Amino acid sequence: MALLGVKVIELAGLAPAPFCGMILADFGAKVIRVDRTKVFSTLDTQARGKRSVALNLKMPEGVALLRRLCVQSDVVLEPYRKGVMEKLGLGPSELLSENPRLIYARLTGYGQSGCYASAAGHDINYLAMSGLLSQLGRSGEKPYAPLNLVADFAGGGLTCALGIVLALLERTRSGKGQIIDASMVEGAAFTGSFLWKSRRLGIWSRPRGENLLDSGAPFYDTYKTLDGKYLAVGAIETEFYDQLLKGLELDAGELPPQMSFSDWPELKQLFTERFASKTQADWLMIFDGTDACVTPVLSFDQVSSHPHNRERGSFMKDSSGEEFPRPAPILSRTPAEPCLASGPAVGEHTVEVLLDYGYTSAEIDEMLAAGVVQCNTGKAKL
Ligand SMILES: CCCCCCCCCCCC[C@H](C)C(=O)SCCNC(=O)CCNC(=O)[C@H](O)C(C)(C)COP(=O)(O)OP(=O)(O)OC[C@H]1O[C@@H](n2cnc3c(N)ncnc32)[C@H](O)[C@@H]1OP(=O)(O)O
Repeated sequence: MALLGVKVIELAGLAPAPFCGMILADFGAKVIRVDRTKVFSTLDTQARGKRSVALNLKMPEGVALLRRLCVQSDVVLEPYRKGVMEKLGLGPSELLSENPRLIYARLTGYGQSGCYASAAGHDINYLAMSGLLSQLGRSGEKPYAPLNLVADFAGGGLTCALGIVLALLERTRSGKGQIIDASMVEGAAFTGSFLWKSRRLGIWSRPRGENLLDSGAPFYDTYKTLDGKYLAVGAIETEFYDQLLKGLELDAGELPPQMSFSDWPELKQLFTERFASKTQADWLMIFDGTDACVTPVLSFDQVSSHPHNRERGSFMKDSSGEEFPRPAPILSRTPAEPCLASGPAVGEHTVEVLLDYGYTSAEIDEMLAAGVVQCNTGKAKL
C-alpha cells in the first residue's frame, strides 16, 4: 500500500480528524488513535485499521509519553481548539525540536490565526464562513447545509490528508517535517474554487436556487417518478439535453431555448409532470444506453447491488456484514486495503503499542497503576 511504513499519531476528535486518519490507515499507514482515559466508549465510526491507546494528557507523565510516541512517528494529527496543544507542552516547537522530521497536522475550523481561531464551531459554521453556504439551497428558501460533507470531510479531513501526503513527499527531498494549518473554512472554500472562478461566466449571477447547478435549471435537478422514487438529471451540454428531450418525448422546436433562464420555471413544471407519469424503472429503461445523463437516486440499501457499482466492487462489507464505500481512488499497483474488522475499543492496544514503542513491561505496569494510561482489554494486559 502507498503509505506503508508511515506512522501516525491521531489525537481523538469528532468527525474530520478521524476521517483523515482513516484515509491514511486505508492506504497503509499505521495509525494510533490517542483516546482519553476513563472513557469506555467512542463515537468514532471511522477507526477501522487503527489502534487505540488511552492516555491521560492532564498528567505530566502522559504528556511525556505522547512526546516519546511523536519522536518515533512521522505524523501527529491534532483536532483541538487553537492553543490546547501548546498549553499541554505539546506544541509544534516542542515536538518538532525533538523530531525535526515530524509532520504536525492541525485540523481546525478556523485555522491557527485570525479572530475566530479560538471559537467553537461545527461544519455548518465553517461552511457559512467559506461563502459556499450562501449559494446552497433552493429558490426562495434559506441556505441549506448538505449534511456535514463539505467542511468537515471534503474541506477538512480530505484536504488535511492531502496536506499530510504532500508534506511526506516533500520530506523525501528536504528530510524535514513541517506544520500543516488545515482550516475547514479555507479547505471548504478551496474545494469551491470552481464557484469562485466561474462567477465571471455569469452562471452564478442569479439568486440562490435559480442558477445552472443549484437546482435552478430544469435539466440539472431531481425528479419524482410515478412510484414515488427519484431520478437525477444532469443533461447540461446541448447534445445530451437533446437526448433528454427525446426520452421525455418533448419536441425541442416547441420549447424555449435550453438556456432561457426566464423560461426555466415553466420548463421545470413540464419536466416534473413528464417524470411523474412513469415509474423509475420505466424511465431507466427509456434512458438506458443513452447520453441523456439520467440516473436513479439510489438509497444506501441499493447502491451496492446496482449493476455498475457491483461490477466495479465500489462497496465492500466489513466482518460484521456492514457495507461501506471502497476507499477511493484506486491505485493500480498499491490500492488501499481497508481493514474489515471493527474499529478499536478505547485503550484496546495501549500495552501492545507501548511495547512497540520501546517501553518495558515494568514501565507500562507502573503507568497503568498510576492512571497515566489505561488498557481496556483483558487479553492485552500484561
Ligand atoms: C447531545 C450530544 C449528542 C452527540 C452525538 C454526536 C454525533 C457525532 C456527530 C458528529 C458531528 C460532527 C460535527 C458536525 C462537526 O462539525 S465536527 C468538527 C468540530 N470542529 C472541529 O473539530 C474544529 C477543531 N476543534 C475545536 O474547535 C474544538 O475541539 C471543539 C470541536 C469546538 C470542541 O471544543 P472543546 O470540547 O472545548 O475541546 P477543545 O477546546 O478542543 O479542548 C480539548 C480538551 O480536551 C483535553 N484532552 C484532549 N485529549 C485528552 C486526553 N487524552 N487526556 C486528557 N485530556 C485531553 C485537552 O487538553 C483540552 O482540555 P482543556 O484545554 O479544555 O482543559
